[in-house]
Order: sequence, then structure tokens, then C-alpha cells
Amino acid sequence: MTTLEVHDLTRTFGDRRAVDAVSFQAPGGMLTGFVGSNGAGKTTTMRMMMGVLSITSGEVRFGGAPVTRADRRTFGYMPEERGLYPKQPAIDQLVYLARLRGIPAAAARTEAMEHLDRLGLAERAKDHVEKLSLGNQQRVQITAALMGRPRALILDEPFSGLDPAAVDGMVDLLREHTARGVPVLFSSHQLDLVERLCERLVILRTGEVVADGTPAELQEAGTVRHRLVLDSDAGWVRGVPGVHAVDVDGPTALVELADDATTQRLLATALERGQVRELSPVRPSLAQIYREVTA
Ligand SMILES: Nc1ncnc2c1ncn2[C@@H]1O[C@H](COP(=O)(O)OP(=O)(O)OP(=O)(O)O)[C@@H](O)[C@H]1O
Repeated sequence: MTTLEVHDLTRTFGDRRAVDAVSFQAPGGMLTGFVGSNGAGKTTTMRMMMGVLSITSGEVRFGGAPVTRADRRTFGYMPEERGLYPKQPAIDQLVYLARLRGIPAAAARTEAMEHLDRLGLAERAKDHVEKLSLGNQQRVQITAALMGRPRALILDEPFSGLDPAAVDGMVDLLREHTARGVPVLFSSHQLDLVERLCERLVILRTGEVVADGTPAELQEAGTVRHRLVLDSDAGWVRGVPGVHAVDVDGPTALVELADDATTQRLLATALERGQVRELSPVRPSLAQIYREVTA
């Protein structure tokens, strides 16, 4: 298992710090999601990790040592600006990219055909990329990053524009790489997907890391809410001191409680008024955590 990490990574454009002392790890064998709003600095960070953009200060490490040019040649990278040539056959581009990673031509062709076969595109291997649907182009693009047994994967928005079945297929492919101990870092705006897939996630806000950990760790650090279900209208909870009613819908209320005493007071009041069908903690969703840390 080889960890890919960044330490105090900083990039300025003029007097603007697009990435400001960013540190995090993408451990080997795990999918690490990289999220943040538009302009938060994800692409800039990934470009520095790959060495396609110079680093103002800080360091990228692979396996505990400063990353080398030779290391980076073994990484699979899917850039934000998609790199396939529209007027070249898909198979040729996959073979070319595998050969760049030192795979002999014959083996590269075999691997490329296997991939195209898995995508259901074997018959279209010789078609120019531009003749494929956008989703299929995107899948070939991800495949290009996966050629030649990369030692790390850095993927900028690999799932954008894919339908759910295509996402699942691509995730299966990525999991084959994490199973070999490879670190996989990918950016995404699809929080539900990130929540479902990732063993770790890093949240960036205006160039800084504002949350970093496993989904469970982030959930523990997030605000716990409670769901209260009564047998009659729950609107009165809005008047209870220490209770912040996030949402009230008939007999059901989603509330944030200031402390344990508030919980007891709420419960006692509810019982005085009738039956309490449920009072239970609600683990925050990733979307809620994201809103809290990026607010
Ligand atoms: N070459 C550049 N010159 C000047 N500013 C840049 C350059 N590249 C990026 N920036 C700025 O750096 C900041 C971070 O941009 P970046 O593309 O890394 O964000 P992002 O998180 O990937 O956003 P998105 O989700 O929209 O892709 C933005 O303010 C952007 O305008």
C-alpha cells in the first residue's frame, strides 16, 4: 500500500492564493473523494500533484518520499481538460498511453482491447473517438488513465456526465485498482456518489482543507440532529428554549438540541402533550456536513 500525500501545498496566481497550505493523504487501497465548490482549488491541487503545474511551495510525497518524475510517469491521470484526440481511433490512443508507461506494444494492445471489450466497445475500437457518445468518450478517457497498471490514480471529475450504470461500471474498474493497493484520488461535485463510494474524503474551501477523514469521522464531527415523531402536530417545538427546529412537517420535526437538558425538556413537554412515537439521533448526511464546513 503506497500513500500519496501533499504537505503544505500552495499555489499562487499573482497575489491570489488558489491553493493555500493544503495537506492531506490519499492512502493506498482506498478511494479518496476530493470535493469543494467551483474554484475551491481541486484542479490546481491535482495539477501540482501530477507536476503539470509548478508548485509555489510545499511538497507532494509518494510512499513517504518526495514524488519523482519517474513516479509520476507511473501515475494514471485524468485531467480536467480531456486529453483524447477526437479524430484518432480509441484503440490507438489507449495503446499509445499504455506505451508511455513502458508497456510493450503487443501487451498494450491486448490490455486496450480488454478494456474496450469491458466497455462494450470492442467492435468500435477503430472508430474515431468523436464518433462515440459523450458518455462512452468519457469512459474511454477514464480507461486511458487506468492503462498499464498505474501506481496511483488522480482523476479530475471522472464521473461527470456518466449515467448511473456507467458510474457503477467505472467504480468496479477503480476498485480493481484499489484492491492492488493503489491510492485513488478523484474530484467530484456529486456528493451522494462520493458518500457512497469513498473510504476517505477531503473537503476544500477557497484553497484550504476544511474537513478531512473517513465519512464516519466527518459525521461524528458534524452537528447531530434529532427526529421527533408525535401523534399530533409538532409545530410547538419551535417555542422550546434550546431547540432549533430545522424542519417541521405535521407530527414530525427535525431539530437541533443545544444540550442534554434541552433533550430532556423537549421529551418531557412532548409526553405532557401526548404520545411520543420516536425521538432518535439523525446522522448528518455528507451534503449537510459539506454545507456546514463550506458555509
Ligand atoms: N492558470 C490560472 N491563472 C489564474 N488563476 C487560475 C489559474 N488556474 C486556476 N486559477 C484560479 O484558481 C482558483 C482555483 O481554481 P481550480 O480550477 O483549481 O478550482 P476547482 O476546485 O477545480 O473548481 P471547479 O470545481 O470549478 O473545477 C480559481 O479561483 C481559479 O480562477
